[in-house]
Amino acid sequence: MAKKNSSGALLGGLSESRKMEIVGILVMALGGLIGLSILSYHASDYNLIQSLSADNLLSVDRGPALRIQNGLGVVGAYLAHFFVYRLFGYMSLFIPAIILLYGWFIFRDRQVNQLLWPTVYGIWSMVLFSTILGWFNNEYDWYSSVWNGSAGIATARVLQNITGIGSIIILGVLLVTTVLAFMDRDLQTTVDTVKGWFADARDAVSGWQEERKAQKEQQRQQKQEEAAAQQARVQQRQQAEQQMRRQSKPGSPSSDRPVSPPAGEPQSQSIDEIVERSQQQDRERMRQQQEEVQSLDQRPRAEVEKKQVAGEEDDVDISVYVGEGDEEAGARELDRQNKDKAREVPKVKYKFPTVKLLDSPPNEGNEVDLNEIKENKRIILDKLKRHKIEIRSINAIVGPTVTLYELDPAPDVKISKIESYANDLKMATAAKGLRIMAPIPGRSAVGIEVPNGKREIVYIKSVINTKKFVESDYELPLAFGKTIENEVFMVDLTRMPHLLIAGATGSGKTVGINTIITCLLYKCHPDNLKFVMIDPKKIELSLYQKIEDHFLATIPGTEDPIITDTSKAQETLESLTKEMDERYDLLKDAMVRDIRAYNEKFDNGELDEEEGHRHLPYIVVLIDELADLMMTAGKQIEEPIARLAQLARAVGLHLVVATQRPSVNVITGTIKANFPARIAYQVASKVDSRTILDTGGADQLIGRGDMLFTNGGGMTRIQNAFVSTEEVEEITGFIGKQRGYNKKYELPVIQEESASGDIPDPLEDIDELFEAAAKIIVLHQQGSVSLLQRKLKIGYNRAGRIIDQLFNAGIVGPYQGSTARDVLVEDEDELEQLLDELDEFNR
Ligand SMILES: Nc1ncnc2c1ncn2[C@@H]1O[C@H](COP(=O)(O)OP(=O)(O)OP(=O)(O)O)[C@@H](O)[C@H]1O
Repeated sequence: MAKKNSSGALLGGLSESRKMEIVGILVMALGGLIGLSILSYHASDYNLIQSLSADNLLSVDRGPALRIQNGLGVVGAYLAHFFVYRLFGYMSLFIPAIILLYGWFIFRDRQVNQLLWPTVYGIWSMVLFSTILGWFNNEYDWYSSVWNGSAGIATARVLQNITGIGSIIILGVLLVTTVLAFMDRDLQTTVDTVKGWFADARDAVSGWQEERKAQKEQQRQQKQEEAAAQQARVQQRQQAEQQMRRQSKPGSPSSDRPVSPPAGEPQSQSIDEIVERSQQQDRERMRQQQEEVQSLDQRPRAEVEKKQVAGEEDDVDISVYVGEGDEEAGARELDRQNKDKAREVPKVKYKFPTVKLLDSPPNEGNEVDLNEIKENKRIILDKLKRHKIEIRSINAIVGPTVTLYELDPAPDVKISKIESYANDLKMATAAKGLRIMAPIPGRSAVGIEVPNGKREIVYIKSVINTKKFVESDYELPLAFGKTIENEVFMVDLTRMPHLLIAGATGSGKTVGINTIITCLLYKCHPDNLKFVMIDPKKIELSLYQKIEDHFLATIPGTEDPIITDTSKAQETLESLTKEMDERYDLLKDAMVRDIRAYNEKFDNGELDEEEGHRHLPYIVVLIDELADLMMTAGKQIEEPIARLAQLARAVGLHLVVATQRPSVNVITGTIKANFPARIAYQVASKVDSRTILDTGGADQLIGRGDMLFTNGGGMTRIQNAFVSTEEVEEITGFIGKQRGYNKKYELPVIQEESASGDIPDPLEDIDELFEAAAKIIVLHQQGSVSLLQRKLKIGYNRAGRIIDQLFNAGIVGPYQGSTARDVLVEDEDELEQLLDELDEFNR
């Protein structure tokens, strides 16, 4: 009993992982032994064991047993006879191979269910190869049957009996398909690919039917909606008229149901509160982001693979590191995820662009030129030695564009001294862009970045098809490219929350903007994202015209969805500020703090569409060439940009503004203050670099997507991923040929009057809902257009017109941007008096 307990305790004392390791080793041993017995198969062994008796085995003098040649003795002879002779000859080796694989997976504590397909594939190959060999053995008797075994011969014969000479064609086709499947490297990928073919075919067949069904359904819904809206309008009007009649009767109760707030309605927050909280949130997020960026500068070296270079004549060690890069995602993982995402939005049938539309990077890998590294090391050390600066060791981190030499100076060396020899070093290395960091942030080392002789193009596919990108849960993920450690550099636009980009002509801005759009198109459903594209240069963004019906937002009546004209750009920016105000009103009404919470509430059916609530997509405003706009419209452009940049983040509006002229009259103080996240491509001078980054460095970049990113904290050098015009065309073509939304996303119309003060005379053309509107405004003590829209169920334009009439009648104060207008009338009695006076005046 005691013994039993102690053994139980012995096993119980082992951790779960150790137990799995033991099981894994046992399974691998089993596979190894079966493999050994098959490999050492001898036909004569079986005859020998037939003649053995138990006495032979148990006697000290084993005699005939000793003559068994199988590596696993008698047991091996039996096993080998079974696997080689009876089953599939040497092809049976697939079986121990599969057992070994299972053992390995158990040992490494990996999911064994991943081995389902390799097992099926292995067994299938075993049968196929032994049948093919059996076929040739049957026909020509070329070799011994140990290659195919009795089972291989038998299956080949059966096939020959059934299909005659055609059997070899069938076997040939099966062989080619099996080899092709194997060439996909990873069996999972093969299975995915085959599954993908079937899924695509199925989709193509059902797509047409579904589309027609959806079309009919949409038409039906539209008709129903129109009828309901019409009915609601009639009812509303009747109610308003009744109300007015009741109100005009003396002594009628002042609380009329349609306009009074429902009993117990919680006090909603003011817009100022929302704005303040959103700004506070911004500050907090910015702090976190800065910490993240700073922590990027302090990543552990473990992520890079070390390659030691032998020491030369000098005694300074150099270690060369190359980043391993991010793990690639499964072949169709992103497509699969996107398919599910598209299914979640049934109101429009949408297919995300597939990964195969993107060019595959050539299989060259990141070549490291050790000679170049040694040469640069020699030059750097020579120069520093001449200035009596002693270096103890060097690390070289090889990135796609540049190599970072991290120098560890002797303790008595003043680090700032090294920086003063920058020009000397530049001349010595003859490098076009050499950037010195003294010290590297967060380390006591000095960094010298020297461009690689041969630079690597970072293909967009190698960034998008990574687990990091595919599995990210960012709302608006931007994977710009790769860092020096070959890591995909990713940020969430919603957390930045706006982005300023500058760089000289040809430095890679447009490719950068295309990278941003591509990342978003691969992760965001058109229901959740709209772009406003402003392109005064008229060519850069024209490629995106094709995605107009899905992704572009414009003001009503705009012919060209890509805005190229300055006055239209100004109008659109004004309209966006209006959209922002409206969204704040909706958020306030829903009593939520940001668009995410709002959409969640709306999607859960907690907000009433009848009251103007709607699903709010993120809006990304892209401006390619701010300079052109600023030169022609100056303040009129700067003001709405600054306002949007200050306030729009909580309501899902994000700006990406690019310019090739980073001068202070384009990137003004106001704009700069509101864009903490900035990207600098190569610029002409240190002054330009300072304008965009507040420090030098961008003037040392080497163009073609070489960039620096800062979010107010650290600074990261990134090689921007390359996306070609052809790839953009493929993606936009893929999206553009799908049926879009029936109605495009429209931004609110700007009424000149609101801004200019050119308001119609209150005594002319008074709206029939004027009095009802006045009562609503006075009761709620809130002069907001969206309140009227919701309560009176009228459009934005009409509500805006009524508000202007109320302003002229002295009931509300002037326009105040994102804050509701002040209400100048205190209560209903005062309002009655005022309305009477107006009536008299009208008569
Ligand atoms: N990330 C990149 N990788 C490789 N090559 C790039 C990359 N980005 C840009 N290039 C190369 O540089 C050229 C110029 O890039 P791009 O058109 O984006 O510059 P730009 O800054 O927009 O110039 P402009 O302001 O004149 O429009 C591209 O045609 C391409 O050949």
